[in-house]
Amino acid sequence: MPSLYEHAGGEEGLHRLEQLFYDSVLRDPLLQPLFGEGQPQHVDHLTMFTAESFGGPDSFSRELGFAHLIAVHRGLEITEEQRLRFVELYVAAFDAAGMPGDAPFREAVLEHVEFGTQVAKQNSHAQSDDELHPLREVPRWTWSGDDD
Ligand code: HEM
Repeated sequence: MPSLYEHAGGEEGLHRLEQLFYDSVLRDPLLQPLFGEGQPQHVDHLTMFTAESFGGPDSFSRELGFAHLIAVHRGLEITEEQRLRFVELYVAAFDAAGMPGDAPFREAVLEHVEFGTQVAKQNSHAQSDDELHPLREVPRWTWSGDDD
C-alpha cells in the first residue's frame, strides 16, 4: 500500500491541494484577518509540512524546523470557531483538488487536521513555554493503508 503522501498524489497533488486551501482561507471572512494579504511562501511551506507528515521528504524539518512552526502560531489567539472553519475549508479543499475519496484516506486526513489545529490553537494562546503543546517535531502520520 502507498504512503499517505503517495496516495495524495505526491508533491504535485499536495501543492495543488494547499494552493486551493490557502485561496479559500484568504477569501474567508473569519480567517482572512489572521492571514492578512497572505505570505508568498505559505503554500510551499504548508506543502512541505504536509508532505513530510504524510511520509514524504523531510524538507520541512531540515529547512524550516518545527520551532519555526510553533513561533508563527504564537500570539495568534485562534478561537474555536476559527479552528473549526480551518478544518472545514481544509476538508473542502480535498474535494476541490480531486483527492481520493476512500474512507481510510479521508479518516486519516481528518484526524491529521483535527490534531494539527488543536496543536496550533493551543500554541497560539501560550503565554509561556510551559503552556505550549508538547509536540516538538513534525508528526509522521500513519493510516490503515500502512498495515497492508
Ligand atoms: C494542521 C494545522 C496547521 C498547520 C499544519 C499549519 C501550518 C502552517 C505553516 C506551514 C505556516 C507557514 C509558516 C511560514 O511562514 O513558514 C503557517 C502559518 C500560519 N498559520 Fe498555520 N497551521 C495550522 C493551523 C492553523 C490554524 C488553525 C490557524 C488559524 C485559524 C493558522 C494560522 C496561521 C497563520 C495566521 C500563519 C502566518 C501567516 C502566513 O504564513 O500566512 N494555522 N501555518
